[in-house]
Amino acid sequence: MGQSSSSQNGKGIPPGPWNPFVVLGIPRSPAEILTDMSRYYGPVFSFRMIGAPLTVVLNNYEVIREALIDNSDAFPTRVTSPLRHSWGIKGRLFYSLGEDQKIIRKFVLDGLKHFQEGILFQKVSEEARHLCNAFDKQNGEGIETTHLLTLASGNIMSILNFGKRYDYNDETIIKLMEHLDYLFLALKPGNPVQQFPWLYDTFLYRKLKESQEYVKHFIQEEIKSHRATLDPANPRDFIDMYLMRIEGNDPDDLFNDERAWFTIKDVFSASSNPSAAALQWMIALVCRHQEMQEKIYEEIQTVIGNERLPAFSDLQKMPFTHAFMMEVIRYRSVAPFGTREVFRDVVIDGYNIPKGSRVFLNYWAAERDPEKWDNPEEFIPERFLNADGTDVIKKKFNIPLGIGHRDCMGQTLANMEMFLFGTNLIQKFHLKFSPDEPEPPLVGICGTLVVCEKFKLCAIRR
Ligand code: HEM
Repeated sequence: MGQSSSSQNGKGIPPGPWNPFVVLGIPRSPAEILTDMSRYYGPVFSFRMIGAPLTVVLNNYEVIREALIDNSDAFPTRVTSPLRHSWGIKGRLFYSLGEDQKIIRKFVLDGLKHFQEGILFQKVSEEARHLCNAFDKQNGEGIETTHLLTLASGNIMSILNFGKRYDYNDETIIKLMEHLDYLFLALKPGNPVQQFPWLYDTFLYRKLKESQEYVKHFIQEEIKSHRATLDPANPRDFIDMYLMRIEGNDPDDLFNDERAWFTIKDVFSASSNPSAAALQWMIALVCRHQEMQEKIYEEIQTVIGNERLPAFSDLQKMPFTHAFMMEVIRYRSVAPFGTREVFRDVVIDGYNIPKGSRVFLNYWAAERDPEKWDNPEEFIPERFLNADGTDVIKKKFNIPLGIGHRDCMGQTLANMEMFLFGTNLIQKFHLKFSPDEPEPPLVGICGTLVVCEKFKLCAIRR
């Protein structure tokens, strides 16, 4: 069953199936397949696909940590591809290397901090109110939530990047989010166009090209209009901050006109799609677990009441709500995998991983490792609470947002959105699945993200 793992060094290359079609041919979620395989082969296993380098999958906290923290220099960047190289890697937040990566990451982190401490809290609160109004308009009738939550979270990123929000029926944001969703779906590592970039210009990939061009044009137009109204003393958003970093016209500069749109796109898409997916799971899970929704409502009553609006600082005084949010992201880790290229021969858990391999960081498996979590397949917020339920417990092996020098930069913002959208809604409405349709299975649909199945809910005024 397993491929040979003999070698002069340690335990040799990691074990794994000899036939890659065992991995490819099963019509199940890749997160589930790889996690089941790790139960059979152990926390480090590998497989080969025709024409691709060795793929190694790391499946628990210890081995992911050994790679990303103890050997971070061996895993400096995400998996790229000939297609991504043909588009340009330099200056990309996701793929740049070495000093460039440090500079661009610091630029984004500083920007986030600046806006989080400034306008963002107020803007997320305002957006939560727009969302409540949209729910209210349905008068307790079934609402399809995916659309609304995607646009609400897209608006937060639009405010951060473009300085404005859109109405939920504005075609501009609807189209932008649709194209970004499609790019997320289509640009998976296994898509042949990644290896054979010439396919991109054929009719087979017309939709991919159309989406990429749409997003590029959209962001470039925003950049143009920002440039015309830029006031360096008062940067409005990320685009303004980027424009202020451009020093000249040298195409080799890290910050330049040509690649500005790519950085903005990286920030926008890294954040809006996972946040929308996490919000969707949170709302689905409060509908599924009515008794937990009532506990959250009780905390709202005790800490906030009905008269004032929730503030992000309330989160510290609401341990059950906080634990519920943490369990949402553990139970359905919306970003199930990270990827890395291997830049030098390295040994992980005693196995040799040769330079040139690819690594999948299986966060999904780490979040349901039976050695770390009791009943990992069950939704139990109390696992993040101390014995008397008064304090949240952080666990170092809980890594749904990744670890190391390419981990998620949006933890605070993601928490802010989940907390403010969730508490504003539950303060005003009792949320339940629409009785006119079967309840969604809440298993998830796994692509680059694990998204919740679509469902309708009824929001009944409290
Ligand atoms: C609950 C929602 C979110 C989840 C579950 C999530 C998860 C993740 C994960 C797992 C990674 C690292 C993947 C890897 O190891 O390669 C990542 C990267 C990233 N996330 Fe998030 N994310 C969320 C929301 C956000 C938000 C709101 C932002 C806001 C800006 C954001 C910004 C980023 C960025 C910029 C990166 C890339 C960092 C880099 O390459 O240096 N994320 N996210």
